[in-house]
Amino acid sequence: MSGTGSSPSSRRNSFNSLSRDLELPSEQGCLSIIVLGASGDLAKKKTFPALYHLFDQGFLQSGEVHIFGYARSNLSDDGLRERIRGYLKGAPEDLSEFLQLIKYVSGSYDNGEGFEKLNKEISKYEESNQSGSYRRLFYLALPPSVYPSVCRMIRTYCMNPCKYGIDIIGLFAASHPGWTRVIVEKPFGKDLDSAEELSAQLGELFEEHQLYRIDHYLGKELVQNLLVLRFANRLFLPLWNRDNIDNIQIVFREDFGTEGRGGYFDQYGIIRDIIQNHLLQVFCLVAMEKPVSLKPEHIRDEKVKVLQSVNPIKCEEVVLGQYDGYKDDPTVPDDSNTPTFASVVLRVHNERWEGVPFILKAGKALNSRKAEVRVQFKDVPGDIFKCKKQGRNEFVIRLQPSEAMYMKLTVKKPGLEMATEQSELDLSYGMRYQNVKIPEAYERLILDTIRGDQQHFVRRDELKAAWQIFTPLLHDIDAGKLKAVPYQPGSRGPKEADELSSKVGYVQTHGYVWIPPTLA
Ligand SMILES: NC(=O)C1=CN([C@@H]2O[C@H](COP(=O)(O)OP(=O)(O)OC[C@H]3O[C@@H](n4cnc5c(N)ncnc54)[C@H](OP(=O)(O)O)[C@@H]3O)[C@@H](O)[C@H]2O)C=CC1
Ligand SMILES: O=C1O[C@H](COP(=O)(O)O)[C@@H](O)[C@H](O)[C@H]1O
Repeated sequence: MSGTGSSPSSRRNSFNSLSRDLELPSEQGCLSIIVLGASGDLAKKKTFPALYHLFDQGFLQSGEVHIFGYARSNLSDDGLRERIRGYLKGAPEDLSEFLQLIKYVSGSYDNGEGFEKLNKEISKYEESNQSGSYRRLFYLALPPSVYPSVCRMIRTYCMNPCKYGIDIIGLFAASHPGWTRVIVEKPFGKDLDSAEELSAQLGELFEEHQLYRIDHYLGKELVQNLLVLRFANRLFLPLWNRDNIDNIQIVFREDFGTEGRGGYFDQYGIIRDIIQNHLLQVFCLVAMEKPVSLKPEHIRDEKVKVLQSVNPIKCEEVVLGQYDGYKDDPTVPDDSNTPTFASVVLRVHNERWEGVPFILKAGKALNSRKAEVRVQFKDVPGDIFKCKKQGRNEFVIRLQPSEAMYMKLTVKKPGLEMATEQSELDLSYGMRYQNVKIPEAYERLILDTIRGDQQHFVRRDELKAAWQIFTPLLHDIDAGKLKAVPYQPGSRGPKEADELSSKVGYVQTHGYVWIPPTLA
């Protein structure tokens, strides 16, 4: 196997030590991973490649795991394997070994016949494995409209057959023989009511500890680093508050449009697609208080608290945009007001953040592709160097691409004169961690699910609090009360967004650009 160089058994040991720390069960035995919607886009681009990477690194073992693809399409085992082969990168013999683990079952999403067949196939494999421990992981790579019926089918026909298969959160009996877990993809609803309805439907079928609501931003390396950065560094503890920080931006930019996904996108828009979930999760990690411990429930409790402290969004602190040409897509209505760009200011009503604007900005078809958190500090009081002209200190966490953290500083310009200039302290991952392969978000999150670690998944009350923040704004947009202004594809987005950022306090540093360092 190519992988990262460490052996499967050492990987397993590192899992055991982590699970001890988090009091997770060290589970082994027969594992069935079932990808529902296996014929689709997400499955081939993300889910199967993530499973392959886990296999390649020894986290999934041939003798222990079997993978089932399920969908309505008429495919053979080999048909599915060929469909995904092109998306997997690895040595041909490793690929073949992995692909042989995959079996395809065809059936519909709303009647028992297909799921009975699926259960029979899984059971056949479990019986042949004879480990006595049965773990079933269902990955719903499907449109959310079918989640309720699919979950009902799983509940009725496909549960882990173990007599003692109920795990109580935080408590796992030593004789625990397995589990059934379900990963669901976003979008989890379209507003508060629909999300709550979906949650209630799934909640009737599965316990919260069995449901893993995935937000792939929580699997990104630099997003996972946020808590470490904030709470393991003395340097940041006294600075991370309204006394020192002027404003925080959380930005997502893509340099391509909706490209073939216009029909889907038009029903959601950029706020539901990116801001209400991905950027809001990042916001939580930036703004929340220190959790009691790293236990998933402690972390998620703090996330809920900070979400509940967000004030209602003011319309005058929102800018919406739509790029010219978006409506050329035949699946997008000619009169669409769906935003492909939005800048929204969140204000947190608590002791740490009162008065500090959090500017959440996301856009498609812009001039660059990147995601970052930009923490801008206040001006230096009594500045004897006139530093204000040079720009404020900023701490930037570049989530992607070119993962990095850098601190913009004012320094003496080298030379005989006493002059200042902007420079940076720079931790660029490509330079510092040259031989480390940063895992894909999906890879990490699927592994977390197998380990039973819900830390990086969205809890039901967290989802509710997130929708509570955005639903009034979304309803106003849907009702046409807020209009999206046009912007040029390939631009920075509407100029009104930059004006809003300045209005709430962001000061742009002119003439300074951070260039990701490269290896010579
Ligand atoms: N694609 C991506 O990059 C991302 C996707 N997601 C989410 O992941 C989930 C799956 O996305 P994606 O793979 O793109 O979706 P697809 O549209 O490709 O659907 C996946 C599979 O579901 C079945 N399907 C499609 N439409 C319907 C329908 N109306 N009723 C029943 N079955 C249907 C099809 O399989 P068959 O006909 O063979 O049964 C299809 O192959 C969605 O919730 C999406 O929002 C999230 C982030 C990124
Ligand atoms: O969930 C989504 O995310 C992608 C962007 O993901 P990234 O990991 O490449 O940043 C976005 O393109 C898509 O519209 C959205 O549904």
